[in-house]
Amino acid sequence: MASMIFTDCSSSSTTATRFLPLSRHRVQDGLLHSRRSTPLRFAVTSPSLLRTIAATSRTYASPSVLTGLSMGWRCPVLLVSVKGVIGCLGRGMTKEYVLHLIVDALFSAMAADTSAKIIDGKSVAKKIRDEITAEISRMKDAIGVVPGLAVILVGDRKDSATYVRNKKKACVSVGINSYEVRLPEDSSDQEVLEYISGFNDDPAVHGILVQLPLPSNSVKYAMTSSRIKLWKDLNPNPIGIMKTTVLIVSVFLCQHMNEQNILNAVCIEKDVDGFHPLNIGRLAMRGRDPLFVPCTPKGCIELLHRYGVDIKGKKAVVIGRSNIVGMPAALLLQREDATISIVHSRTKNPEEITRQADIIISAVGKPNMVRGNWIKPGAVVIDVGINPVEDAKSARGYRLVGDVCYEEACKIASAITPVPGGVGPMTIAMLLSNTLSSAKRLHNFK
Ligand SMILES: NC(=O)C1=CN([C@@H]2O[C@H](COP(=O)(O)OP(=O)(O)OC[C@H]3O[C@@H](n4cnc5c(N)ncnc54)[C@H](OP(=O)(O)O)[C@@H]3O)[C@@H](O)[C@H]2O)C=CC1
Ligand SMILES: Nc1nc(=O)c2c([nH]1)NC[C@@H]1CN(c3ccc(C(=O)N[C@@H](CCC(=O)O)C(=O)O)cc3)C=[N+]21
Repeated sequence: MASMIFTDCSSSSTTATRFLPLSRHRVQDGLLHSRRSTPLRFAVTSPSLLRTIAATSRTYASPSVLTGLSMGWRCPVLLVSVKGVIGCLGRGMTKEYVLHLIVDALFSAMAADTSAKIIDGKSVAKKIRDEITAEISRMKDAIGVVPGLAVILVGDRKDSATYVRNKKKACVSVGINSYEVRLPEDSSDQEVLEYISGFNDDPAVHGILVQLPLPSNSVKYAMTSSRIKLWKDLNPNPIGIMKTTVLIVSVFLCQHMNEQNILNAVCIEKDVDGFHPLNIGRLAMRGRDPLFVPCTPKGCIELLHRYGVDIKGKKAVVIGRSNIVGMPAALLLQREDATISIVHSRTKNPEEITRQADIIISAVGKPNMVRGNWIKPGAVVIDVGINPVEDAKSARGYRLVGDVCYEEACKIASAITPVPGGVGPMTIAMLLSNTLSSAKRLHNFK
């Protein structure tokens, strides 16, 4: 698991500013009076928020002016009774003032409850798994083929082991055959490559996933140092000395276990993670289509689609530019005709950029980094980050939080994914979906 940091929104160095569309009111003669001189623009997309507005507006605004809001519409429409307006004008109010009353009533209601719609990845993922189950059974009945997914796990990171276990469970739940290889931390690239080659040639396997991250230099270094210590202490035989020498040389020759070579070795027809450079290249090029789209970014876009969020022509900001999430997420949003900015560790004043976004996808790995004042009111926020933070109350001693300070963000965004229960389950659902598509393509089953 990534290093555990104890942090919450209040302990961050950024000052939390409430970015609510609060207007200042005073009540006089039973009527709401505004101190604001210019009307504000607004957009409300959440039906539940509309309902709140309708309810609270009737309470706070003059009932003779405001007779209601259209319910369940995608934009609030104030229904003002002619009689009410005439009544107000008759009491000496100007047309402009009555208009202000209406707008302010709307805003005071919005300020009373601006909780974002929760984008429920867990339930969407469940629905997708049900669809996949039905398709797999249709394929099995028609041509007798059952999709197979092979997962290679090198080393013993606890979080990786948990993800792999969860993937296996998900495969079983939809009827995909799962094949798993667990290799020790100090395995050579060659050993991993041999397994990949075997799965490439195995007709029962339609998808291959190498769990990332692969063991890094530091792990190998630690192991080498312990062997050197052993060598000194025990004066081992020449074979031991040779093995240690090979290890030392390999540490100096390669930065990591060679992730590039390993990902390149997965044949692109079975690259269900979508990490092969050919698949990423096709994702980046106009007029080309990848065989597979990386699961996490695909899950983010699927959530936006299923929640009816328009992407075309919108400003989208992706925070993070990793090969597995940030970069392909930006490419996908661009394919959906959004205008993209990418924020990374060297970006100056990231909050100025994110504040312009209609859609934010954050994939950084820093708990609560994205504060409420980084978000434009009404924006849609997809939080990919999965960060463990200490929590004495939890049985595990920690809980998972995203990159986004949820308590602040949910008061400003129009919709937001929770962590857990947001993008994570979608990643797994997309992996199953990619595995099914692969089996269908390899067997030419429509
Ligand atoms: N929900 C899911 O299904 C998944 C969740 N995750 C989670 O998503 C998060 C990101 O994962 P991953 O992409 O693999 O992580 P990486 O560490 O590979 O990439 C992190 C990215 O964040 C950028 N970054 C780091 N610090 C800052 C900062 N202060 N401001 C802006 N950008 C910053 C880095 O920039 P630079 O490039 O300059 O270094 C880098 O591009 C993690 O929490 C991970 O656990 C990952 C995969 C799937
Ligand atoms: N080759 C490869 N492909 C990946 O797709 C890949 C990978 N390597 N390495 C690690 C990251 C991370 N990742 C997650 C998948 C599911 C959840 C998930 O289901 N999360 C649950 C919580 C799980 C829990 O409670 O522990 C949730 O957010 O609700 C999280 C993270 C895939 N990754």
